[in-house]
Amino acid sequence: MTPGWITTTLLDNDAPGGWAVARSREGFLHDTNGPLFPREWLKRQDLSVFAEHGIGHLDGEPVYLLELDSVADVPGCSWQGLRGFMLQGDHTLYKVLGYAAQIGTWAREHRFCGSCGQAMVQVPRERAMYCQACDLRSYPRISPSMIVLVTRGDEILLARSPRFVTGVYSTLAGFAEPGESAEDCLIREVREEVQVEVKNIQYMGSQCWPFPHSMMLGFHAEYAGGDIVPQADEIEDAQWFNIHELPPLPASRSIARYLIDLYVARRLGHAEPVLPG
Ligand SMILES: NC(=O)C1=CN([C@@H]2O[C@H](COP(=O)(O)OP(=O)(O)OC[C@H]3O[C@@H](n4cnc5c(N)ncnc54)[C@H](O)[C@@H]3O)[C@@H](O)[C@H]2O)C=CC1
Ligand SMILES: [Mg+2]
Ligand SMILES: [Zn+2]
Repeated sequence: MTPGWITTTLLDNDAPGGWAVARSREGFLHDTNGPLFPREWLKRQDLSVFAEHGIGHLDGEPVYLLELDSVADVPGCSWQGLRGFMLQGDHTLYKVLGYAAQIGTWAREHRFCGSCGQAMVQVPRERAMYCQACDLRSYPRISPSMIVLVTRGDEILLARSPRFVTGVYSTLAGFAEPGESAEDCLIREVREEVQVEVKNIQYMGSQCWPFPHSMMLGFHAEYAGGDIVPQADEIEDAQWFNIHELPPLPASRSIARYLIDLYVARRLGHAEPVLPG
């Protein structure tokens, strides 16, 4: 048995046993034991299963995803969104659910060929959908996003989106566009969102962000010029904060928080934080 969580391309849906998670538009089903259920038990409940996907092994046991058409009432159980599992609880289970969500969303959105509109079929032994007429394969989609902490000595640049929890300030972020390098994207996003220039861009690490399919690439960059002008609509407020007087910050498992904590730790000579995988 290999301990921990390992994704697999495909599992035999006809084989019995294993664990299963159930996902509807309300999130994942869970009870007091969490979101993993014995698969045979879960399949006996009154659920309208739209698709079943083998997604991996947890401590050697196969794990399946049941994608549901509608929200079902299962006695003793309730539904919780992926964000809730990210914010609290077991990190390995959150990884299982994050992967399940990405596979479920992708499979649901790639049933038909984007080129000719015909039904696609699952490629054997590969996580891909295939259109025979076009000889076209579609793989799970990942959207690279840059996230950057802009620094100026003891000060860091943090901003608020109108979507954030009241009071919380975070790092700047944005999706890469075709034709851009990671650095091009970072420079553009910082310009667009606060009209500031940066230099000495340093890659710090990455994080899968399954909301719904981002891959966050995290950086530190030094301030090089300009006065903060927040982008209308996107940025509600942006300010320089002294590292000794920080506002409420993003959730501890986010790479945004890691980039902030890392900079502060380095500045103060404290032990460096570890980025959750
Ligand atoms: N893990 C973390 O710590 C953090 C993660 N994020 C994530 O980073 C990503 C980007 O952040 P934002 O500032 O919201 O992005 P952004 O600054 O690029 O603006 C979002 C806008 O980009 C467009 N967009 C949406 N999906 C896109 C795609 N796949 N490719 C290109 N453009 C797209 C839409 O117009 C959307 O309104 C989001 O997924 C967000 O959830 C953001 C902050 C912290
Ligand atoms: Mg942004
Ligand atoms: Zn086609």
